[in-house]
Amino acid sequence: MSSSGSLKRKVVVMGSPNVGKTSLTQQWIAPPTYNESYFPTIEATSHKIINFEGVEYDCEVIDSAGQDEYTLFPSKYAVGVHGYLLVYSINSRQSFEMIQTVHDKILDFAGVEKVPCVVVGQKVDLSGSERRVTFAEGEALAKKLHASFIESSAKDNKNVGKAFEVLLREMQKEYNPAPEKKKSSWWGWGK
Ligand SMILES: Nc1nc2c(ncn2[C@@H]2O[C@H](COP(=O)(O)OP(=O)(O)OP(=O)(O)O)[C@@H](O)[C@H]2O)c(=O)[nH]1
Repeated sequence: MSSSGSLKRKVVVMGSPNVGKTSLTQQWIAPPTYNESYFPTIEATSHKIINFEGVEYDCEVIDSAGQDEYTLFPSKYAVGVHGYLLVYSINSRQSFEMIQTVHDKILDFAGVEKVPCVVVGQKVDLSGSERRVTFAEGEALAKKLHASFIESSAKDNKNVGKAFEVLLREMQKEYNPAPEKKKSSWWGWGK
């Protein structure tokens, strides 16, 4: 816990180039922010303090440079990281297939079997004819990876906050679960 009483959470946003990682991050950090132009990111770190389900979180969000299967995995994307947004774009099969690759690399590098993550299908504002990945496929992949799933649009600011909140909940389950509520028993009604 930080000196101010908030819980520090370090999050990395990963996925193929051009899927909307920066747009999603910026829309959450400083809404309303959306840019039609595409400027490839080298790497950017942002901060946000958020109160979620009664807990104050001091979030550090690393917006990574787009990955492909050959990208080396930097140690700073694993060391001290609490959770990941794994982002693809619903109009790109290739970006969808990259999610498994990136996830494998995270587990490999961190030497763990499971890590809090949310699979995010971005650009859900695009028309149906542009869609190349169905909702069900996204959901099935997330299930396989023991992750949560959400579709979002940074452009329309749809499910952007929710994507980060779902990740906060995943991290909460892993690192700061709520104490189990005391069950009342027949000899102690209401206790
Ligand atoms: N239609 C639509 N376009 C989007 C959305 N989010 C981002 N874009 C566009 O997609 C392009 C890439 O967006 P970025 O946010 O830079 O993507 P990125 O994944 O950070 O890209 P890299 O820096 O290369 O990794 C830009 O032209 C954005 O305007 C969205 O929700 N809907």
